[in-house]
Amino acid sequence: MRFGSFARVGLLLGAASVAFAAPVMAQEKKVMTATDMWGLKRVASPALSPDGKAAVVSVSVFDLKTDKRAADLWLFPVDGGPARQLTTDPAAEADAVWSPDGKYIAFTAKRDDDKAPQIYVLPVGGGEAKRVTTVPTGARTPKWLADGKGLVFMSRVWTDLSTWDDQAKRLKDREETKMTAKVWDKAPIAYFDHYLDDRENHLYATDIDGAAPRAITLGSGVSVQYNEGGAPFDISPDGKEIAFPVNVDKVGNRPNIDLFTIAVAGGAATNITPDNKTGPDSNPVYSPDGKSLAYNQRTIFGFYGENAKLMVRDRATGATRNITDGFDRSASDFSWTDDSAALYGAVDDASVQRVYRYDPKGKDKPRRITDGSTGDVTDVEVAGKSLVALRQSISAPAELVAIDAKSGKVRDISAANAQALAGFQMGKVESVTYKGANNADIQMWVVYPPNFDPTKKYPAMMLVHGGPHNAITDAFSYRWNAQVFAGWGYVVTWHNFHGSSGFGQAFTDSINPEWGEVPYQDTMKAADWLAAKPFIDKDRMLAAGASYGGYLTSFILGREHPFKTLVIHAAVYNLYTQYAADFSGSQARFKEFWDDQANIARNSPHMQAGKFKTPTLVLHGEQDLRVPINHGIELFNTLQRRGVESRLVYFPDENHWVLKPQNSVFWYSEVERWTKAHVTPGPAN
Ligand SMILES: CSCC[C@H](NC=O)C(=O)N[C@@H](CC(C)C)C(=O)N[C@@H](Cc1ccccc1)C(=O)O
Repeated sequence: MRFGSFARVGLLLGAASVAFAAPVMAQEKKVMTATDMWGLKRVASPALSPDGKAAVVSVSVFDLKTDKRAADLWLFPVDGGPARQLTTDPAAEADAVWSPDGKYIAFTAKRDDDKAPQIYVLPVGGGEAKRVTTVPTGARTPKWLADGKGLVFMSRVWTDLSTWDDQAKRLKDREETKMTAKVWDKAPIAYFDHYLDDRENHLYATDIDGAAPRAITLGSGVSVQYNEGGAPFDISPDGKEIAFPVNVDKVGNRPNIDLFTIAVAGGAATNITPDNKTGPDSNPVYSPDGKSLAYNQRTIFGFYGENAKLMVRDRATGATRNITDGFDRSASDFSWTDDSAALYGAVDDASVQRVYRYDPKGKDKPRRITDGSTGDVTDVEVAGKSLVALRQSISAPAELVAIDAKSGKVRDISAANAQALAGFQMGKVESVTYKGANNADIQMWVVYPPNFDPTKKYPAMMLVHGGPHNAITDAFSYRWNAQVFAGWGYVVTWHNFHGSSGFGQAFTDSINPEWGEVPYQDTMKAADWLAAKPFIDKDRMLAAGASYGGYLTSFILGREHPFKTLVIHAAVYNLYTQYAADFSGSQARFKEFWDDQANIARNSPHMQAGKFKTPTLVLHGEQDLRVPINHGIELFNTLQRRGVESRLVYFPDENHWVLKPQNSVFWYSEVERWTKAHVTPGPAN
C-alpha cells in the first residue's frame, strides 16, 4: 500500500490527524485481532537533521495478501506541522542519514534491477533519488563524510578477490552451482537464521558522483564485526578517522570484540581497547567537537546480560573513563549533544525504557529525564535544540516523539496509527509487584480483557519472557501481543522474574548458572498471586513462552504447576543439545558441560520428561538456528510417547520467530484454538 505521491504533504502520519479523526463510539470499537495488528504501520528509528528541525523515519506497511512489506521514508518537522512523504518506490528504504549540510538524505534500498541493496541520495528540497553505488555484494549502513561529498559504507566481500567484477562472478557461480555444501574451519557458523559464509565485512568510501568505491579496511588485516542493526562504525567529525569493532578471537568460540581506528584513507588499523580481553567494546561514537570517543564496554566473558558501561576516551591522550560507574543499569543507547557537553540515551530501567542524561566527564550521575509514565521511550537522537525518539507501549506501536530535555515531557510528532487504534477497544494495563522467590519484589504487567468486570471470574494466561536477560517493558509486541490475547477473554500477565534486565546487575545475574529453579518459583508465586485475586478463576490458568521462555515453560511441564495447558514456542528443551548448537551455547561462562553434567541434569527440562502430563501445544521454525528444530521435535515426540495430548505446529520457512504475516496470523489462530479448547475464555459468575 502506498501513502501517496512523491513529496505529497501527508496529514495521515502527522500528529494533526488525531484531531481530525472522526470520533469512534465505544460501542463501535472492536477488540484488536492478529490481522488488525498486521495492518498497523511500523515507524522505525529516526534520523535527525543536523539543525535538529526535521526527522526522517522509515514507515513500513505489510500486505497480508502478498506477505510483502513496503517501507517509505517520511520527513517530520520536529516542531509540528504536516509530514512529507519522501519516497514512493515499491522497494523498502532503510538506513536514512542526513548529509552534514542537511541538503541530502542517503539511504539504502534494493530498487529496480538491484541484486543487492545500494546507496541512494535524495535532495531534501525535491527531486529524484540518485543511486550512487553499484556494488554486487551490496552497500549497507552508510555514513556521510565530513565534506558531504562522499559516504562510507560496509559490504560483505571475499577478500581473495580484488575487483567488483570478480565478486559478482563468484556470487553468480554460487547461485548457479548445484553443489551446495558449506565448509568451516572456525566458529561461529551461523547467526539466528542464516549460515555465515566465507566473506568478511569491510568498509569502503564512495563519492556521491558514483565513482568506484575505494577500500578502507581491506588489506588492514582486520574486518568489521557486524551481525545486524545500524552502522557499527563512526567517522570522526574532521572526516579523517573511523572507529569500528573487530573480533580479535583467533580460535573461534572465544569472541573478543575490540575497537580499532583506521584513517579514512586506509592503511594500518590500531586496536584502541586491547586491554579488555574478556568482553566486547562496541558502538563507537565521536563527540561533535572531535575530542572524545564514546563507546560501550562489557567485561564478563559470555554474559550478554552484563550492564554495558558507557566509556569516554580522550582522543589526544588515550585516557578513558567509565562515566556510568555506580549506575546499576545498562547504558547501551546514547547520542551526543552538539556542544559535546552531554549524552542522552534510553535505558532499560525497572520495567520501562526511560531516557537518561549522561555527563561525559563522569562528574554528574546519570540523570533520569523521562518518567516512563507514557510507555517506553527508545532510539534517542539529539541535534540542534531537539531530542527525538520513539515512544510505544503495550497497547500502542512506536511513534516519533519530541522530548523536552528539561521537563522530560514527551510530545507526539507522528500519529501513524492514531486512527486505527481509535477503532480498537484495548484492555487496561497495570504494573503490579508481588513477592517472588527468596521474598524478592517481582514486577509484573497485567493486561485485563476489554470490558473487564471485577465482580466476575476470568481465566489467566501467563506469558513467560525469553532471554533470559531481557525484560518485558512497556512495549508493543507483534510476536506475543498481550492485547490480542486479552481480546480473546484472558487476564494476561508478563512477569519480570529473576534474571530479567533493568532491575540491577545482581538481580539479572542471580539465575546463573542455575537457570531453572528460581524463575520457576517466581512463576509459581505469580500464579499464586493471580489465584488469590477474586476476579481470577484458579482452575482456568495457562502459561505460554518462547525461547528461554519456552525453556522455563517446559521446565514447568516437568514440575508441579496449576496450569491446564501450556504453549511452548522455539523452546530450549534439551540443554545438552542446545549447549553447542549456536553462538550463545559456545560461550561457557562457568564450566563446560562435560565438566559439570550435574548442572545440565538439574536444569534441562528434558530430564523431567517422566513427569510430563499437561496438554501442550509445541511450535517451532525449521530455519531456527538459535534454538534448532530438534528441540521442538524432541519435545513433541516425548509428549506423544507419554500419551500426553499435544500438537506440533511446524513452520518450514520461519526462524526463531514467526515473522511472515500469514504465518503469524496462522500462529495466533493455532494458539487461540488450542488455548480456548483447554481453558475456556471470558468471564464466569
Ligand atoms: C536481546 S539479547 C538476547 C540474546 C540471548 N542470547 C543469549 O543467549 C538469546 O538469544 N536468548 C534466546 C534463548 C537462547 C537461545 C538460549 C531467547 O530467549 N530469545 C528471546 C529473547 C530475544 C528477544 C529479542 C532478540 C533476541 C532474543 C526471544 O527470542 O524471544
